[in-house]
Parts: sequence; structure tokens; C-alpha cells
Amino acid sequence: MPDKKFSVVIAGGGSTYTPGIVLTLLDNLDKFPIRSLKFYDNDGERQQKIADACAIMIKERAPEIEFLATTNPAEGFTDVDFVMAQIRVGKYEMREKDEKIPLKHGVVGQETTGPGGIAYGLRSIGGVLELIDYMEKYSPNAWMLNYSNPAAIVAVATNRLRPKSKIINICDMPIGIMDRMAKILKLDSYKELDFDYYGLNHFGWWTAVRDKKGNNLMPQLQAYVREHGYILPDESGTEKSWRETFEMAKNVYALDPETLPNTYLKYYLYPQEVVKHSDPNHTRTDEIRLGREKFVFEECAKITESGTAANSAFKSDEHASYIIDLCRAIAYNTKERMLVITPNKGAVENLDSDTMVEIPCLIGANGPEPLAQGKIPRFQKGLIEEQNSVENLVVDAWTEGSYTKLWQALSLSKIVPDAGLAKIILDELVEANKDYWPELKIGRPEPVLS
Ligand SMILES: NC(=O)c1ccc[n+]([C@@H]2O[C@H](COP(=O)([O-])OP(=O)(O)OC[C@H]3O[C@@H](n4cnc5c(N)ncnc54)[C@H](O)[C@@H]3O)[C@@H](O)[C@H]2O)c1
Ligand SMILES: O=P(O)(O)OC[C@H]1O[C@H](O[C@H]2[C@H](O)[C@@H](O)[C@@H](O)O[C@@H]2CO)[C@H](O)[C@@H](O)[C@@H]1O
Ligand SMILES: [Mn+2]
Repeated sequence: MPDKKFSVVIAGGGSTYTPGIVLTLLDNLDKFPIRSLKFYDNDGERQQKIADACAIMIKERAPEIEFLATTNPAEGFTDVDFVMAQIRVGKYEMREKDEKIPLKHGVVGQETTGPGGIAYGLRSIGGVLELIDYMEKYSPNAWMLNYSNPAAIVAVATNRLRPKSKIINICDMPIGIMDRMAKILKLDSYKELDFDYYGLNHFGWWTAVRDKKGNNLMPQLQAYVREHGYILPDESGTEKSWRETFEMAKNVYALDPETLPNTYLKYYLYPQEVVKHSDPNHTRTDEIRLGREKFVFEECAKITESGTAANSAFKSDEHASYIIDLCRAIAYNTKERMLVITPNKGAVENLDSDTMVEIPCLIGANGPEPLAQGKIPRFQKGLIEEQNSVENLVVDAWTEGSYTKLWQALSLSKIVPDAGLAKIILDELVEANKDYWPELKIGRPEPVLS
């Protein structure tokens, strides 16, 4: 491998994923050598708590790496090769509203899907475009690997509004599911699987899973999923809401036994079942505040207070290893076959060319090269075209400042059963997001229903 060492900035350094990413970077310096690691965030206090602990991790494991945390974009984005973006515009305070406002009206309240995902998308577009502009101003040759959600809407927006920018939008849900497939097949890693997959982000299907000898593994996986979904014999470390999600995959699978589904399809195909199992007063954000967020900040405080990360409970994770694989593919032009979100350009024969599809691509120095996935069935085509229209209407609403387009997006979503209900939810979301959304000047009819 060439002996270049890379410079990375994590945008959203205060993210709960940051310690796992730092640890994974430190575990992979032989594969992906780095000379400089920076954190950038617009909440310096949150970020500093994570940075203080990560500084100790880096000092103990790789003291040669230059490390800093900053809220100054010039400092954060100058002289970087890769931007790992994982911001949450509005933070958990707004995610909680994304989840609880729709649920109050008996509609799915979720981070990246339905009204919650639309509200989050309208917040995220400006935040991610700002990161791209910083990157292009201070390090014009850098690549951005964006995890910031909702990746589907962010991908439509960045493709439309920054079409030439060096950004790849990614998701670790398919990786998480293929990790489970590997365990079901008693294999060591998802990397032992070859696969074909198509869809939008959080809205896709596997059409093929093979081993490295080319053997078809779909029948074995489908027989398992038909009975168990993606639930494994040992789920001791899995949170209740995630166990429900992995179990419901069998209900989604039942709708098309020829494929294997992404877990997120449950929100679109079984919204009533999801609402039935939801508590409008205790949602995923509440679980995270008591779980991941509490663990991460307590663990960081322990490291900072003790001055060592020697016995830290932090672990490398798939969230991070995927990003590093992507950086390597770009840095060394490896043409590795990876699942990313990219303009369709005919890869799915019967979808519009500009649809932002999540499909296998060859990743190299010039970004993704989509791999043809052929013609898709009427069922998936219908679902995808509807959801793709929702996502494009959200970007229209952002660019035009259009209340009407946003109301159309909510009304078109498979998750919202009625345009009058969509408007009631929308008006509450407009109020809740007044500090984040662009002003929606165009069209704001009087209430439809008395
Ligand atoms: N793509 C995927 O599959 C995937 C997987 C996991 C998490 N995520 C996403 O990663 C992001 C981080 O998740 P988390 O739970 O760690 O969130 P978090 O709230 O813990 O951290 C997000 C950080 O972003 C910062 N931030 C918010 N707006 C910003 C802005 N405009 N500029 C700079 N910094 C900003 C916040 O201050 C915070 O420190 C979220 O968008 C989440 O949805 C995506
Ligand atoms: O509710 P959260 O914040 O815990 O998770 C929401 C995210 O869920 C997916 O990412 C999962 C990933 O799929 C799984 O394998 C593991 O790494 O945990 C991740 C985060 O929990 C999804 O892909 C993301 O887009 C969501 O933000
Ligand atoms: Mn995702």
C-alpha cells in the first residue's frame, strides 16, 4: 500500500457513534493510516465531553496522530482527505418531537420514516449542505461519507443541489441485517456474502445472497426468515424495540417470498401494527437517552476522570468499519463492491434515472460505479415510486419554501392515512421546527376540516 497517511474530520464529533469510530480507526491503522483526526460540531460543550475521552484513547494507542476538536469550520475542515458526517440537526430533543407528535395522532412516529422522517429531512438538508460547502471551501479534494439521516432525503437533496460534490450517502442497516444473515448461515462475517439488492435508503430488498463459491443461499435464509424474521437464537444484547423490528421482518417477507426485506419496510407496510406496539409517551428517543447516550457519556467521563481508556467498555462497531472500508476503497481505488446510495442511471431498468437508489456499486477513487440490478417487479416499483415522490416533494418544499409541497409529501406517504390528518400533524411539526425549517411561505390554506 502507498505510504500516505490520511487526515479525517468527524463532522458531528459529539455523536454517540464517535468513540466507536475512533476505536475502529485505531484498530485499523495498518489498513487505513491516519496522520490527523479532527472533530467538528456546532455544540462545543457536547463535543468536548467526547473529545476529552477520545484524546486519551488516541494518546495511549497512537500518540503520533494529531488530534483536535473544534467548532470552527475553517479549523475543522482545512487539510482533510475525508469528512465523516454524522450530524443530528435538532439533536434528540427534536427527534423526540418527530416521534411523539405523529404518535399523538395514531400515526407512526419514527426517526427516518413517515412524518418524523420528513420533519427530520427538512432539518437535515441545510445542515448537510453546509458541511459540503465547508469541505469544498477548505479541502476541495476531500470526499464526504455521510451517515447523517434521513439519508434518503439527504441523498435526494445533495444530488439535486450539489450534483458535482464528492459525497457518498450511506447506511448501516443492510450491513446490520447481513451480519444477522451470516450468523443464521453460521458464517463469521457478512463479508463472506455476495448479494444483489435494490431500493431507496431504508426501503429495499435483497434479490440474491450467495457465498463466495457462488452458491445460492436465499432458500435457506428465506426458510429461516419465514419463521423467525431476523431474530437470532441469542438476542441477549438486543433492545426490545430492535427485537420487535427484527421479528416483524417475517411479516414483511410474507408479502414477497422471492426476496428478503430491509427491516424499515415494516413502517410502510404495517403502520397500524407499529402504532399498536408504540407508546406515545415513551419512544425510541427515551430508550436511547437511558441506553446508548447515557452509556457513551458516562463511559467518556470515566476515561477522562481516570486518565486512561485501558479498561474502556467501548468497542469497534460495524457502523465505523463500513466507513473505513469506504475510505480505503476511495483512497486506494480498490473497486470494492459496496452498498451505497447513488443516482440510478439505469441500474434499475424500470425506475427513473435520477432516483437515488441504494444498490451495490464498485467504489474507487472517483466514487461509486452502480451495478445493474435489472427490472424490478410491479409491487416494489409501485412502492418505490411513491416513496421517491415523497422524498422529492420534501426537497421541493425546502427549496421553494412550500407548505403545499410538504403537505403533499405527508399526504402521499404510505404511513399517513388521510390528508386532513396529514395537515393536523404538519401544522404541529411546523410549530415544533420553527427554529430549524425554512419559512414555508407558499400555500397555507385554512384548516381543511372544521
Ligand atoms: N446512515 C445510517 O445508517 C446511520 C446509522 C446510525 C446513525 N445515523 C445518523 O448519525 C447521526 C448521529 O447519530 P447520533 O445518535 O450519534 O446523534 P447525536 O445527537 O448523538 O450526535 C449528533 C451530533 O451532531 C451535532 N450537530 C447537530 N447539528 C449540527 C450541525 N448543523 N453542524 C455540526 N454539528 C451538528 C450535535 O451537536 C451532536 O453532537 C444521526 O443523523 C443519525 O440518524 C445514521
Ligand atoms: O434508534 P437508533 O438511534 O438506535 O438507531 C437508528 C439507526 O438504526 C439503523 O442503524 C443501526 C444499524 O443498522 C445497526 O446494525 C447498529 O449498527 O445500530 C445502528 C444504530 O442503532 C439505521 O441504519 C440508521 O439509519 C438509524 O439511524
Ligand atoms: Mn440507515
